[in-house]
Amino acid sequence: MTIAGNWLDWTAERARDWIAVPLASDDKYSRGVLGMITGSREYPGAAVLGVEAAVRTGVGMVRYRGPERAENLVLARRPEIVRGAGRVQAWLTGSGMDAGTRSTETTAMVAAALAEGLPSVVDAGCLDLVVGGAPIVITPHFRELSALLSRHGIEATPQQLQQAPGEWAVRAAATLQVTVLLKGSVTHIASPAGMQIRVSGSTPWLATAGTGDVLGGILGALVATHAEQAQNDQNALAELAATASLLHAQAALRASAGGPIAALDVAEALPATIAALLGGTPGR
Ligand SMILES: NC(=O)C1=CN([C@@H]2O[C@H](COP(=O)(O)OP(=O)(O)OC[C@H]3O[C@@H](n4cnc5c(N)ncnc54)[C@H](O)[C@@H]3O)[C@@H](O)[C@H]2O)[C@@H](O)CC1
Ligand SMILES: Nc1ncnc2c1ncn2[C@@H]1O[C@H](COP(=O)(O)OP(=O)(O)O)[C@@H](O)[C@H]1O
Repeated sequence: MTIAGNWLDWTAERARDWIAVPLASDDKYSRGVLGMITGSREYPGAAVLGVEAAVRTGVGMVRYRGPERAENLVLARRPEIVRGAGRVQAWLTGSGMDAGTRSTETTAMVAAALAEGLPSVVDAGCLDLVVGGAPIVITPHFRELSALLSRHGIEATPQQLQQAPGEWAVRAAATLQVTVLLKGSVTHIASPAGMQIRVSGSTPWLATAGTGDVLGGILGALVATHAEQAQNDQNALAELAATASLLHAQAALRASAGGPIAALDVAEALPATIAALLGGTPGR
């Protein structure tokens, strides 16, 4: 473990503790159900990428709610997915949405989901719906965090955020009162309770469309499988976010092997990445 300044550099050893390996006594509900409200008419593919990443990270079940086209694509790729309303342990919202074109119906659905107070991951097009003080982790890139801070009266350009990502992640967590995962070549995670974690060692080949949607799915699955801890301990969300980012980075390295990758390749590399992280231990 390395701590540089106040930043804890996340390691595979620490990440391993946040992989919920199923037990003989488990069933799909005891493992955790992730509710996903993602995708839109404009970006149906983001829903597919998030769902693929979530199921390949390991979760009891995914319930998906979204526009018909996205739902059809999700089910064509992953027939395991259950559509429509139902009980979940955690939510993932916003990937593949645009706050500017989001329908009133979708806004109401996401607001109702977040009002349940379950641990939630909020990405891209739902960042404007985040309410402070809830067990929420947000996953913006620099442009998205710049726009979100502006809504709270703090003006900083994406370039300014990129120049000091750690400082801005900490400031955003304190201002918004949610855990912040600020994406970049090095990802910075800050919790309102003061935890600061850094994840590096990825590959720039990850800078390609849809890899953020994959990260959302990974984190959603991790949160759904640790819902109680995420609910009761703000720092648990930060450690889960760091684990998601490390899995994402390692899956990208595995998929790339030095060459280009597509976002779906990263999702497909997750099971082998997790098996390697666990040391090849078959189900404990
Ligand atoms: N397959 C999919 O369905 C994908 C969906 N995505 C979704 O797309 C939505 C928007 O995400 P973004 O991160 O793109 O949103 P941003 O709003 O952060 O980025 C859009 C901005 O990027 C700049 N930009 C656009 N095209 C550019 C170009 N060719 N060169 C330079 N600058 C350019 C413009 O300023 C534009 O306003 C999110 O909901 C996201 O989840 C993306 O993840 C990409 C893949
Ligand atoms: N140069 C880079 N090196 C390593 N990782 C990167 C780099 N650029 C982007 N990433 C990672 O790729 C992902 C991109 O996410 P995002 O910007 O949301 O893309 P999209 O909206 O297309 O899904 C993030 O996880 C980010 O940390």
